[in-house]
Amino acid sequence: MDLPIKSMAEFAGNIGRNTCYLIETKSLSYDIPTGKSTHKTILDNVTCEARPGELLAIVGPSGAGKSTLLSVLAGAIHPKTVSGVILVNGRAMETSSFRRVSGYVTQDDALFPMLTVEESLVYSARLRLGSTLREATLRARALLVQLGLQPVARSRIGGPGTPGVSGGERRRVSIGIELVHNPAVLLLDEPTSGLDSASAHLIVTMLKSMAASNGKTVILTIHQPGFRILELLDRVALIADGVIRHQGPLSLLQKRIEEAGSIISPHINVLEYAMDAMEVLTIETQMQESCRVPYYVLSEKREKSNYCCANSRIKEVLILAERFAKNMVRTRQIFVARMIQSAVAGLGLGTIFMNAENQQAKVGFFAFSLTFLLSSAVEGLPIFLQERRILMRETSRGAYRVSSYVISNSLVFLPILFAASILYATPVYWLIGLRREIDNYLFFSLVIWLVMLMANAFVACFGALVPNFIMGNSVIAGLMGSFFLFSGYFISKQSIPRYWIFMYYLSLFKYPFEAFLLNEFGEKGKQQCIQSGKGACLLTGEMLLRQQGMEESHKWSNIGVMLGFIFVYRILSLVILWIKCLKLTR
Ligand SMILES: Nc1ncnc2c1ncn2[C@@H]1O[C@H](COP(=O)(O)OP(=O)(O)OP(=O)(O)O)[C@@H](O)[C@H]1O
Repeated sequence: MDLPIKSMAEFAGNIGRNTCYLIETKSLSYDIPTGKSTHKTILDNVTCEARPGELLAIVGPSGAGKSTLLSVLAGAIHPKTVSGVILVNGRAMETSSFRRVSGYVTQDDALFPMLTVEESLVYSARLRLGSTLREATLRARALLVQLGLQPVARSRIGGPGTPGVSGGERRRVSIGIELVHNPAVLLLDEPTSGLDSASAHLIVTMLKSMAASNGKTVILTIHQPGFRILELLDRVALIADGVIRHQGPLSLLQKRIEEAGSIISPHINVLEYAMDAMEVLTIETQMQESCRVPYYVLSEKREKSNYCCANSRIKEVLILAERFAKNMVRTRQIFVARMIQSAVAGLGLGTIFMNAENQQAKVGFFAFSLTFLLSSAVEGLPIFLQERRILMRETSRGAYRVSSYVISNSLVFLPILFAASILYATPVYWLIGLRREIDNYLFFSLVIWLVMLMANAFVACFGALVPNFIMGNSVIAGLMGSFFLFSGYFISKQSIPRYWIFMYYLSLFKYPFEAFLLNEFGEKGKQQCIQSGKGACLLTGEMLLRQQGMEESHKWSNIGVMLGFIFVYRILSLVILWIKCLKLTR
């Protein structure tokens, strides 16, 4: 998409000013399978509407279907699985176009804990609007004012185990992120959950004023609104067991209850009463009033000029890389621990294997090094999963972001893992007394770096695939374990059964192990005596390489294979994320 930045910014601004959206659902039903021939009905014949300039609250008891209805409206549930229609300004909703003009704030806040409130909004503006840093900062500052977040602009978001802003402030940041492109429709799942009544009131007041002054269509789900919040709602859709029991203004609800002969005591609010006495409300699907707002229908051209590709590829990669690097560097537990771990392991192993008399110990050291380096990569899994969660949220508008993300992620790890590899390789190499030639030391360091990159790409690939941390951890640990087993170190290639030999070639352990041995015992090292006895050399470097079946191998070909693995795993992670993203955007 080659729209100039200015047009994109104008576009984002125009949505709110010129466009109104009436959203209607007609006989919407949604079932989920519970067995081979059984299913559960979550939404049953839901007919309702949300109007521009108004605040519609979907209210109902827990498990009523509020969040499901909202995610259907947001296009987060595959339309093919839902029956009935959703109309946007009288036309069948086209999910991907609708996503571009709407913001969907889910119940859980998907934010980077290490970024500040202002940074979170600035990055969102840079990525979504393709604006310059200055423009994005201005947009973020305007949002900070609108959301009442100025006092905490420079505070970190925080999260489990990390100090940060309060729950209400975090909710407002999530709303701000979805407001950055000034969407005409805003869908919010429980924006007030877990908040005290003052914070909840503040958020709903803000939403009300956005709807009233900018003509936005605001739909939110809410559990049990208090009296003060009720006053702010223009319309409510009362839902129970997936069925709409009432929709329209609250005054109408009160009238219906009273007409049914019930008396609402003054200390109970009308919604609470209605939720307790749902049976007095006969199910109705007719609209109470006809719509009078003149609706502006999006032209096709305008719909297509979206912010999927607001930035050029290079700019997007750079913004994402900057955000990722900031996040990594500030995630001290992972970043600093990784550096310290590398340096301490390098020094520790160096002193343990120092000047080992039996040269065979060097072979053991190579194997242990690889075990340590490959298995420690799993530490990066939480950060990959966190990134993936936010990426999926951000990418619900197109797969363009996925490839930029994979590139930026790979770029950020290059220098970080380079530093870690030097911290590990330097002390260990010289303390142990491996080959004294500088080119051998450089080759050893290169292998360490590639091992780290390879393990990292492997974790990124499975981090993209698995549903959660527990699964990721066990899959990665299991596969790494099998790589050690099939490396050729514990069981020689000749002893591996034919039907398992593919694992030997897939093992991430095999190639660096071979590279280490060839670097140490190949070329000039062939005559090194590895094991001696009775005054004679029992095992030379050359003999060892022959034993391992490596006499024909070249150390640089292993480097090539390792680069190939890094590339393949990165491409696989790209494809997996792409498929996941396409599932969301279809
Ligand atoms: N993927 C799913 N698998 C099984 N049941 C589901 C699934 N999604 C939703 N449900 C069920 O559908 C019903 C409605 O869920 P939903 O989350 O929409 O309710 P809710 O009104 O938002 O509840 P709450 O206020 O507690 O968040 C619940 O009974 C829930 O258990």
